Amino acid sequence: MAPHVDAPSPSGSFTVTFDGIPSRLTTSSDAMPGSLAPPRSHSSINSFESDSLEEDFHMTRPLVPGVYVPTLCFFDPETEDVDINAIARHAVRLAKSGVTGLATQGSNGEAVHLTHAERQLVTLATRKALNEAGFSHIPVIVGCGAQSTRETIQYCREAWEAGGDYALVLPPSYYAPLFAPSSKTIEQYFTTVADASPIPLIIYNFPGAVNGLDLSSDAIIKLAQHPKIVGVKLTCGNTGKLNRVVASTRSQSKDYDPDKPDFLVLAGSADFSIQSLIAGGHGILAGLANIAPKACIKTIELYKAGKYSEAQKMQEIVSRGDWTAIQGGVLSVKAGLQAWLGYGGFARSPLPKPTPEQTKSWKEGFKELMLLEKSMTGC
Ligand SMILES: N[C@@H](CC=O)C(=O)O
Repeated sequence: MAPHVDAPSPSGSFTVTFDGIPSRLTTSSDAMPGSLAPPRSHSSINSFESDSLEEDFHMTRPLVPGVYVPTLCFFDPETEDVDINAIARHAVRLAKSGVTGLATQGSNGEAVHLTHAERQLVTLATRKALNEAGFSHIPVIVGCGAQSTRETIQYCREAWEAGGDYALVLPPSYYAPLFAPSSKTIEQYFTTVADASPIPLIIYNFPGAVNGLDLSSDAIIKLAQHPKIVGVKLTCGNTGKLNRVVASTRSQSKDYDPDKPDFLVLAGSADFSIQSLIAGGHGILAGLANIAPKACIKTIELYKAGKYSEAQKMQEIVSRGDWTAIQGGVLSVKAGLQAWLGYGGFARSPLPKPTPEQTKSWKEGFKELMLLEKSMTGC
């Protein structure tokens, strides 16, 4: 049975039904206003679950090289309520395509449009859909950045409660002009959050989303020494920085296994997938994989198999498709999914619905990539 969610109560909690088993998911903020609630015990988050799901809810899921997808969040086109069924189906479609991991509440997941309780709901629905479809080994990364250290820690705790494995954390940005990217303020923010979070952190470096704040390789390398800061998503597109971070965080042990890096360095956009591999990167965490997961995976596989010319040709198609995703952001990715795969819908207000001209031009912008994707998947 597909998961179903009732309307939120005034306190922000939801009744979710999975397999006919009702559950009540309450955010830490609901539970303890004015103070940071401690993480709930595993038994409390799992108390509503069937025994088989309980076993693989909070299992260890290592971060390994590959293709990670910051999943879209779907809404009812009329009410803009979170569409749990679409979220679950999308997660399973991506898992079946062979992706390595998913990330809820990234930029493509419209985290900024969701309440605390809705965020937990999306993550929980994703985790459960994966588990029920036989993908309990796939990690779920959860976007947790907020403007205060306190709220970021709260998001990390709520992410863990909802079945998240890692927290993807943007630096705070509202007051960014008051501190430098490599400042003590930023260092303290990440280390305080990492100390308190029940799940390890992945740094999210996306200057375009945070008032231009661009973490340097020095800052990232320093943060990487924290035992609970385990990776970075570099949407800045700086492959020189990526190369320096990989080189400085790579284990010097003779037993070093490149398939199990201590610190995972991911390109933050699909348009520099193989460029980042040349620089020593470990894969991508990129929105384009929502629409063309197979092409993203294949591009990396070709490079890793030493088929450089084929990899480059496929990268060119991926990069052209990503240009549409980069320019239109979540609006164009949703429009592309709707046009080519029949689902996607619209973003939440106040983001506008695409104009007929945009719909047409974005469909065209993804055409080459989607024809390639469909030739690979038969979907
Ligand atoms: N271009 C990025 C946007 C956010 O990081 C992506 O592909 O995910």
